[in-house]
Amino acid sequence: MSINVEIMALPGSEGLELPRKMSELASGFDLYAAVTEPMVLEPGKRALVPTGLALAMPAGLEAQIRPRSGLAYKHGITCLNTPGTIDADYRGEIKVLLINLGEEAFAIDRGERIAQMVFQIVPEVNLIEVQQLSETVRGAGGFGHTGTK
Ligand SMILES: O=c1ccn([C@H]2C[C@H](O)[C@@H](COP(=O)(O)OP(=O)(O)OP(=O)(O)O)O2)c(=O)[nH]1
Ligand SMILES: [Mg+2]
Repeated sequence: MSINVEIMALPGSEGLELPRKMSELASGFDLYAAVTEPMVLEPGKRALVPTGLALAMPAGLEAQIRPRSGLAYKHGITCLNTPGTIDADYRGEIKVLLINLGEEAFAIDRGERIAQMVFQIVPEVNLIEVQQLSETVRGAGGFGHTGTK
């Protein structure tokens, strides 16, 4: 399936590439930091990192902002609100909320790949209020009720 999504490079993104997939069948488009100066993230601190991009996607689509496993594994850098939700009607700049869960300060340089954006189909759902729910074998069992751990 192929869907067109409009993307706009905002002032401040000059010289940066548009997001792209790093391999043919990659799920995510890598996002680049549009910081003007290197942004230093001390251990335990969080920061909203600009991408210099805005989208217009059709109804029924969302974009998820997800961490990059390499940054997470090597440096403890992840998205605090993962997966971040970009609504189809949002026209503002896409920002990435990073947190440093590592032990060392991490410098985010301009043009660095900080996260990835995955598009998902969101069905239109109508919530129907009822007084009783249909029965299932699981019932209200959850939170590990099928095992001891
Ligand atoms: O990682 C993110 C998450 C969100 N957004 C933008 C796009 C999204 O459509 C909007 C609102 O996000 P969300 O619904 O997660 O935040 P909220 O706290 O519920 O804010 P709002 O009241 O504006 O919906 O913020 C980003 O740029 N990056
Ligand atoms: Mg919201």
